[in-house]
Amino acid sequence: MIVSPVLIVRNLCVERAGSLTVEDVSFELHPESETALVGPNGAGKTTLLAAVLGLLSKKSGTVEILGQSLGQNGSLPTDVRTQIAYVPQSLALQGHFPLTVSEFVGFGFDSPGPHLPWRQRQARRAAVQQALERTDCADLSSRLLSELSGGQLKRVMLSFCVVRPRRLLVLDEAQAGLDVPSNERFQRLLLELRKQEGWAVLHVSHDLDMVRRSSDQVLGLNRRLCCIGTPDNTLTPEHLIDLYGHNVVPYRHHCRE
Ligand SMILES: Nc1ncnc2c1ncn2[C@@H]1O[C@H](COP(=O)(O)OP(=O)(O)OP(=O)(O)O)[C@@H](O)[C@H]1O
Repeated sequence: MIVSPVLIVRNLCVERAGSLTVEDVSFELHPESETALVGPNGAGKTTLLAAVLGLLSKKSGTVEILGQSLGQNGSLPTDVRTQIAYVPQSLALQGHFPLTVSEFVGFGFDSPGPHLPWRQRQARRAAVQQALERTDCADLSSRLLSELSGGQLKRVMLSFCVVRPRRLLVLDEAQAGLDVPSNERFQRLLLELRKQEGWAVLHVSHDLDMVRRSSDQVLGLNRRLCCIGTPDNTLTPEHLIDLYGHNVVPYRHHCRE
């Protein structure tokens, strides 16, 4: 059976402040796969994600998500857009912003409104509860979003992603700042949900050891794609020197059987 790619990017070029920040990038994402976008600071990783999501205009090239082309102004049909979830580098939460975890996760299900039919409110409540349980966040449901720790907030972001069916998940350094156990817990949860949901995951990461262990595909970006392929084929000394300009040796994690 031939399975269509979830995302097809062809010859994408993006400019920022008049200079070419992403140049001639092409790749595909397939269902139930994890692709890591790696590269040095300022390489254009966040810019590439923003252009793929239609949050930033592209200079040239094409982006196709679930068979629909991204318009020049970043537009996509609503039924495609609702199948994409984006976890940004950080959430700018001011002070005690009065939004609870369950209200926030509810936004991922549908747009709230004062006159929603009773059935729809019931369906949303059930979906939120289930999403919180699946991501080990049930005990956080009535907490304020602004009062969560970094690790809790990352898990709540996964609740937001899983509260309705999605096909494409885009994460920008979702694991940054997590301690080792929280990082492992997040990665385990992401893998479990990806398999259950059939998500295609595209994530930016600086953790080359985690990338080696968990990714199916690696994109090495430094304005252009320096390498693309499996972790074994891309995280080689030669490619890493090409990418980072000096010798970076990712730690190899050995699991005891
Ligand atoms: N809002 C902006 N306006 C103009 N230039 C920007 C803007 N944001 C980023 N840039 C520039 O675009 C280039 C790529 O930045 P980008 O944030 O995409 O890199 P990155 O690979 O995600 O970096 P990091 O690993 O540090 O997060 C950099 O030269 C940066 O200075």
